[in-house]
Amino acid sequence: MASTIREFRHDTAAQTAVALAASVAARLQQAITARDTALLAVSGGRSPAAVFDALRGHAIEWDKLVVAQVDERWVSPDHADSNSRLIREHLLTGPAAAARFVPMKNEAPDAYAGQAECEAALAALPRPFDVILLGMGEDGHTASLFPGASELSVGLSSEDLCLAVTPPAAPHQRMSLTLNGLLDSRLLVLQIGGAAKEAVYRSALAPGPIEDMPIRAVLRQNKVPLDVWLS
Ligand SMILES: O=C1O[C@H](COP(=O)(O)O)[C@@H](O)[C@H](O)[C@H]1O
Repeated sequence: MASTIREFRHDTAAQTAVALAASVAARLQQAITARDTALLAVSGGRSPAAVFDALRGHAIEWDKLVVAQVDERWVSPDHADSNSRLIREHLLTGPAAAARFVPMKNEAPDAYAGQAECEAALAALPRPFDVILLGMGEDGHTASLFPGASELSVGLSSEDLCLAVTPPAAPHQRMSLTLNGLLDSRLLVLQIGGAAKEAVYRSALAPGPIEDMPIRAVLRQNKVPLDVWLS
């Protein structure tokens, strides 16, 4: 069990997005007040768009915020499946555009060729992350740590911050923070929307192999507090 798992529940995804964004915004501004900078890493996929829309409306000293990625699909930044596109379109607009964005994707032809450059970019960040915003797939993956991926055991054990991954059943090569990278944070935030994902989350809390549901690695660690936002 994680050192602290706190659960927050709202009736709708929209309510969760507003409350979660307010919580993250307060945390980031506190970090800026304390250390003159803050470091946020965000996920992609469908779930975080509404959180990003709410977060960008908060009064944060955006020019002191660094935004990094939890994972990325190795596609061009204007591709519909690009996580950085989602971040640029939903978070980094208006005053929030003053934040410094450090994308995972680089010019390398594939994720494996791009891993060393991505690792160097992550290593140069003012870590630890203040907040990492995680999602979870219905297969129990988080970041791009997929069950059945040949890279999973390395992703769970490597001392590197990132690794290239080929998902067994999802499109595009990925770059993902490793478990080590995910746990280099002051706070982990996990967004769980809908009954199906909540059932997966409850099942992940039960005993069973981490390899079957990589989210378990986050749920079972005892290094970083974890806030779970359910709707
Ligand atoms: O592929 C991904 O999936 C997960 C979950 O995405 P969602 O669309 O079900 O919200 C996401 O957390 C991850 O960043 C993304 O690359």
